[in-house]
Amino acid sequence: MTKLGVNIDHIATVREARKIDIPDPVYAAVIAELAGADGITVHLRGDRRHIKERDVELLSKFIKTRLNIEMATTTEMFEIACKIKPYSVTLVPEKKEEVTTEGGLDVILHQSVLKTLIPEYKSHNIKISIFVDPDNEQIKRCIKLNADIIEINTGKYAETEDERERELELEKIKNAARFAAKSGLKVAAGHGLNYRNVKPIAQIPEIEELNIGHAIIARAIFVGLDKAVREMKELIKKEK
Ligand SMILES: CC(=O)[C@@H](O)[C@H](O)COP(=O)(O)O
Ligand SMILES: NCC(=O)COP(=O)(O)O
Repeated sequence: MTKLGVNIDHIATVREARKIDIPDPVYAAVIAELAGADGITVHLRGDRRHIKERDVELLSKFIKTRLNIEMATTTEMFEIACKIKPYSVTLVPEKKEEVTTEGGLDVILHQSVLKTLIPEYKSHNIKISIFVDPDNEQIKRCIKLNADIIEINTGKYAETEDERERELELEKIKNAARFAAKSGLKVAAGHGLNYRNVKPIAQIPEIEELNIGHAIIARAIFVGLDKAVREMKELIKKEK
């Protein structure tokens, strides 16, 4: 059974459009969990464009499943995580000017900071996930760094309009998932997945969890969050 982590960042995006207190991401997390979400994911960005500390503090108290916070590899984020103590932290790259995450974390380039940071997180009993492109060299480094989980970046697969390129990207993701699982890592995937493109990814046997946000929140505007989550849960069921 593929688990669903619902990313509720963009509930906060709507709230920040007016800088008031609604819609509240905490309400969204409760509704998503009641609809069957297996976890809640939020991205606490350095620029706080959507999710704020107040959100992660309340989420850590209210949710009953598992809180996964996506964070940059900074000391500021480490200190916040140690206060909140989520189930997991997913280390992601971040650029101020990006509209959304533009690729996986270059673990090879950042290995020296990760060599210190990952044991620090684990000493606070926080599981470490690393958001990486479907690249075995990057995954090998995640294994060396003793990550618990990798989240395979499905952005290229989701964004390309070229059928052939999508097929090639899907094969890369399948190979990366197989390689990671064989090496003992827990395998998740996410970014850009939606109701039209999610099935082939969900059918990859080694992928245990999908983190999906924007598409669910966009659909929720029209059908409601409960229905949007239930529909996605149904879609990601592994076929016998
Ligand atoms: C890491 C990733 O793929 C997303 O979960 C990330 O959170 C996207 O950032 P925004 O939610 O700010 O678009
Ligand atoms: N890490 C992926 C995630 O949490 C949600 O990404 P998206 O579905 O909002 O693109």
